[in-house]
Amino acid sequence: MKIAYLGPIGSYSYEATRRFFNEEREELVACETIDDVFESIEENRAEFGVVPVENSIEGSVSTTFDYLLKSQVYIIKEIVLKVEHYLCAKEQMQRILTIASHPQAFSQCHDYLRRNFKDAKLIQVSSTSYAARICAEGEVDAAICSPLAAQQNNLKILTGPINHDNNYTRFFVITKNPNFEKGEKNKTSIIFSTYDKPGSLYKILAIFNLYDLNLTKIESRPAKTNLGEYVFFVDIDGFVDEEDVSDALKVVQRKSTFFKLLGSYSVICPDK
Ligand SMILES: O=C(O)C(=O)C[C@]1(C(=O)O)C=C[C@@H](O)C=C1
Repeated sequence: MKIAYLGPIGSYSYEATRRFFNEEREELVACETIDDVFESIEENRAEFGVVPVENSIEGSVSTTFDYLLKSQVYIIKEIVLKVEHYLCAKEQMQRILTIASHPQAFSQCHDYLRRNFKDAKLIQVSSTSYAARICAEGEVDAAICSPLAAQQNNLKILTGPINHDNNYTRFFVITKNPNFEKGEKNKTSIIFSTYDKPGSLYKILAIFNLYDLNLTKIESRPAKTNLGEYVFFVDIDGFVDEEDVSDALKVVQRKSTFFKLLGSYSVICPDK
C-alpha cells in the first residue's frame, strides 16, 4: 500500500505517518506539498495520506481545511504529536542571517525568533525537513526542524527546543474509500452551512445541545462563493454509529443548506 505524506523524510508529517503505518510493510511516498498529498489520493496514486490539520499554538492549517471541503476524501484517524523544533545548521556559526522553515514552525517559535533573531531573514518553505535540506545545500544559514531532519541532512543542532510550550499538532489520515473504525476515543467531523438569517447558526448548535453532544472544535472558513459566505467545520465527541450522534447529524443535515460528513475516527496521542 502507498501512503502519501508531506516530506521529505524527517518532517513532522513523516513522524506522524510512522506512528500509524508500518514503514517496513507499506510504501511511504514523500510529497512536496499538502496539495500533492490530497491529489495523490484523488488520482489513486496512494491509498492513504497523512496531513497536518491543526496546531495548539498556531491554529488550523488552512490548505488542509480547504481540501477537506472540496475533495472526496474521508478522515479515518487522528494522530496527535508533540512537536519540538530545533535551530540547526551545518556548523556552529557566529552570525545567522537567513533561517528556513515551514510557516507554521516559524509561528510556533515566534517568541524565540523575536528575542534572538529579530533581524534574520525568515525563508518560508514547504516543510521543516525541506528547510533542513536547503540548509545542508548551503542556501540558508540555518533551519528550524526536527532532530531527525537534522540527522538526515548532517546538520548540527545549535539549540532547542525553541517552540512555545505545549506545542501539539493534530494530523489526519485520509483516504478515498472510507471504512470508519471505532477506537477508544472517537470523533466525528462535519462541514455545514446555513441560512444568512438571524439565529441560523444558533438553531444548528441547539441541535447538538439537545442531543447532549460535546463539540471539540468549531471553525468558520470562507465558502469561496461570495464575500461574507461561510462554511462551518465542526468536530463532535463521539462516533457516527452512536444513536445520539447519528440522530443529531440527520437533523443538522435537514436544517443546513450544505452538509458533508468528513469522517468518524479514533484519536491516538502517542506522546501523552
Ligand atoms: O513541516 C513539517 O515538518 C510538517 O509536517 C508540517 C507542519 C504543519 O504544517 O503544521 C507539521 C507540524 C508542525 O506543526 C509544523 C509543520
